[in-house]
Amino acid sequence: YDTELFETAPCDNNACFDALRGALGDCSCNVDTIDYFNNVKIFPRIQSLVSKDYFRFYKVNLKKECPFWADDSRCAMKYCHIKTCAKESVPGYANGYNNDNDEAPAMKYSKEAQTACSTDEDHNPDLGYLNMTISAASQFEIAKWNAHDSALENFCECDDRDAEAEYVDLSLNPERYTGYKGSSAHRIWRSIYQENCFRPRLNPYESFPYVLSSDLSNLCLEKRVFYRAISGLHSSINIHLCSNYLLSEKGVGFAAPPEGEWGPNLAEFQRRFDPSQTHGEGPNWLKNLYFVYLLEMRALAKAGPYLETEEYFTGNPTEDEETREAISNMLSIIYTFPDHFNESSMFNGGSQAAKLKNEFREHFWNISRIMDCVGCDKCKLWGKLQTQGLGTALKILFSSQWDSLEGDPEQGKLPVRHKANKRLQRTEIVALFNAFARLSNSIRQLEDFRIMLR
Ligand SMILES: Cc1cc2nc3c(=O)[nH]c(=O)nc-3n(C[C@H](O)[C@H](O)[C@H](O)COP(=O)(O)OP(=O)(O)OC[C@H]3O[C@@H](n4cnc5c(N)ncnc54)[C@H](O)[C@@H]3O)c2cc1C
Repeated sequence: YDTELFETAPCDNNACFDALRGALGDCSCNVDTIDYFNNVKIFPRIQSLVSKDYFRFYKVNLKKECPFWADDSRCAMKYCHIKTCAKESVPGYANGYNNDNDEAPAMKYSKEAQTACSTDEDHNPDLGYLNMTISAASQFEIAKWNAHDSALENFCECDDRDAEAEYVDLSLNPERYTGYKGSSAHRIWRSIYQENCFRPRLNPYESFPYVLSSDLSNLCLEKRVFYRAISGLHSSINIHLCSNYLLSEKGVGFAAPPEGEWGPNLAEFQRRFDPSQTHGEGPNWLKNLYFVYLLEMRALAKAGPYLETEEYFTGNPTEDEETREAISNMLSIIYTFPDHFNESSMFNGGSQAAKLKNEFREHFWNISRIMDCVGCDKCKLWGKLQTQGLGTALKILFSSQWDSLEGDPEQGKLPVRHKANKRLQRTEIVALFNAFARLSNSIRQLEDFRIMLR
């Protein structure tokens, strides 16, 4: 154990980015190649793509019970409590749409519902506020999507068919600083790393950091990939809260959504990623962000022939056509990336490998369930979306169903309208692209922090 790691050194402005150079490890790619490719080619395209209606509305059940412990943080936040509106008050129902579907297509934020609960010092209720508003016009369209999608055969367990799942407009709920921290947030991360992540050994200090990067080389590739993917996701979440931080509070009313000045907080970024503040781990955590970006990008490339045949149905032919064109355009760029992650080197080796793959899947399944224990609705929304996106990417990379697609690209080109060819549900596709967009945005935000440190 290198005790020097635990001594606090003075903060060196560029230490974070100096160490974030060169090879990424576990792949043939390096940081600078990804920086350029993402910031110039991918970032503008994916941000524009996810602003389209098909990707803007995410169907999710935020009310599932935490299966692992009593969720003491639920309803501790008066603004995080959400109440659905009566079906009759939702436009669309009145017109007979969605009659055969039991779920309410939209929820409404109710002021009365906010007053019953007490606050908790680890949460900022105003900042955790989740805006469940869906405009009347959008509700009308979404009702048509439900009817369309229920005609397709579903073969994966996801919130698409969950009676309690509801649409959330992601553009109204940007991922940013919410003030969620302390024991509730730490219990989630600790449980992810210590119980549901392959790790070399327990940190003897039983404190942070949960895993030391220096111990990772003792792990086999598959377990390392798993840890790095989760750590990369953690980095991305924390970069977003640093880059979209509440810099000064203004006009935060009783039940009003948060306003005020939002922007990058360099000190917060350094506290989280500078080697001197993180026992030397910060730059490795940032490398893990690039790593999970590569994983998801490879999944998009692999599923590309299939994704190009999706309908992206929203009921608006012009918008749908634009979405399909934007998808084709982005995929054509992704295909040109010279150093894609090579998943074929994983899970080779007979029954042992098959067992490992199963464990991999089970661990990931648990992590996705832990998201139901997140005590801040806005964090939960993005946590669920990003784990579902990563889970979809892992499914594409590691389930044999997808291997045949590349062997025979024509197979992927069969029209998705045909039920038998439907491989991904709408929520999986929405989550996959939005999750990748989040990672892309994080890498782009790093560029801004790099410039601020110069
Ligand atoms: C699912 C989820 C979503 C969240 N979403 C938001 C959000 O949208 N907005 C918001 O403001 N807050 C959000 N949070 C809270 C946020 O992630 C932090 O938990 C919180 O800000 C407290 O930060 P911290 O400095 O104590 O360290 P934490 O981020 O809580 O990390 C705990 C420990 O894990 C280790 N660690 C940190 N980063 C990494 C990494 N990348 N890889 C490996 N180990 C690491 C460190 O040792 C650290 O001390 C979310 C939390 C969770 C669990």
